[in-house]
Amino acid sequence: MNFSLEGRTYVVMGVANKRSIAWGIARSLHDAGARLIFTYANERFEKPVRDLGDSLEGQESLYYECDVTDDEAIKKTFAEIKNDVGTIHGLAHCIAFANRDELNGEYMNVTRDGFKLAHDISAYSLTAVAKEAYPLMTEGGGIVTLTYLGGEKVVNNYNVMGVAKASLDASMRYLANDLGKHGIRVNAISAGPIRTVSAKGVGSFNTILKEIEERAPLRRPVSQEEVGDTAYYLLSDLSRGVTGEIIHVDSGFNIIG
Ligand SMILES: CCCCCCc1ccc(Oc2ccc(Oc3cccc(O)n3)cc2)c(O)c1
Repeated sequence: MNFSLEGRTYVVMGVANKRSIAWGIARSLHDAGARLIFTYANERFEKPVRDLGDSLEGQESLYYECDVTDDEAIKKTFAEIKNDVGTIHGLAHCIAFANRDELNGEYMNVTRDGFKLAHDISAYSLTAVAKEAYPLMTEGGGIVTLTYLGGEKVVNNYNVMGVAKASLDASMRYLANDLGKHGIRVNAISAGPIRTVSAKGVGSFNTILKEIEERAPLRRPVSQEEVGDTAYYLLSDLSRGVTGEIIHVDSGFNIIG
């Protein structure tokens, strides 16, 4: 069995800059031989994403705008991808958002609108994207999303994003159930804290990083590359028997009381 991704095309959604977890995933897939398609939220991200994607040696990457809060935009993006490349072999969904003033202090300060926004972007968008992407996966495929421990247990300050991640995790399982018959697997990576532009929005991030170094079994934080390599595993035939699963790439922190 060959575990290379040569001859395969994957969509990576959510690269913001070189510290993004999505960029770590893109590099692992590229190094395994994949051709990459990048989507970005709006024109503000186009240049940084193109500059990163074009820095990858070898086959040309492709780039499309995709605002995941707009169903027509998602339809249009995947219609363009279908027109330009035809078949894709998988997708990495690395998109989330919540109002930063609802990512610290008490959870119950969350507003109805803030709750809806966090769930729309951080949870529903996986389902909205999977609906448009799965018909392009004519040879089967894999979908990976990013989640966090705060969706399984209370992590102070993570608040409404934790509630949205719980919804994302359950959505991932229901999508795995729907898409298994099409040979498409759906899984999540629960990444430990990594210093990204998104992480800056979460209160007490530095405290959690220090706790990882003191209490996680591996006594160190994980890197974008380590998450990227687990995404490669989940999107390759190495994980052909795995779907609906959450793999913790977090130095083992989730097993500690
Ligand atoms: C207290 C928990 C510390 C560890 C948090 C690890 C983590 C880091 C980043 C994560 O991704 C996001 C993505 C968007 C997000 O919402 C933001 C980010 C920046 C500004 C803003 O207005 N909202 C918050 C976290 C994430 O889901 C989880």
